[in-house]
Amino acid sequence: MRMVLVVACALIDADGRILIAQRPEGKSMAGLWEFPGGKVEAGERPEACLIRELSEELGISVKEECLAPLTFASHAYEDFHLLMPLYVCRRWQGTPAAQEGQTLKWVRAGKLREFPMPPADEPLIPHLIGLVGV
Ligand SMILES: Nc1nc2c([nH]c(=O)n2[C@@H]2O[C@H](COP(=O)(O)OP(=O)(O)OP(=O)(O)O)[C@@H](O)[C@H]2O)c(=O)[nH]1
Repeated sequence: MRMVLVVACALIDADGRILIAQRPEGKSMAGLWEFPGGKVEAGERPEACLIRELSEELGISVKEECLAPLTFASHAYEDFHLLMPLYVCRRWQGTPAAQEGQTLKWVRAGKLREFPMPPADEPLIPHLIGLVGV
């Protein structure tokens, strides 16, 4: 099966809340909430990809040393297998603002289950609760 490498990031604010983004209409899995990030391009380092995606999607600037790996998702979708490292980041420059029509929301880790997420993301939630509490 085709393996797709996607990097994602849980931005954590000073209050311990996590940023999620709702996929806009017209995209696959529209309406679901996800962590900012995207597909790693050919020849691209995962961290560089994440810094690029955070800039494109949220308009923020992140330094590589502010990205810490937390866990990863490995999920068999019907047409591809998703391998998705999840980083956490508590420090960035600028204020996250939707650049691509997404809806953004800061939520407590313990409330993430109230937002429908892609199936690959569900096993990530306990790791975030373990990191920041409910
Ligand atoms: N960024 C992100 N992508 C995720 C998450 N969970 C998850 O299953 N994905 C999947 O990983 C892929 C990320 O693709 P992308 O964001 O770069 O590209 P896209 O939606 O424009 O592409 P697509 O329309 O081909 O899915 C999508 O298939 C998306 O559904 C997540 O938490 N964050």
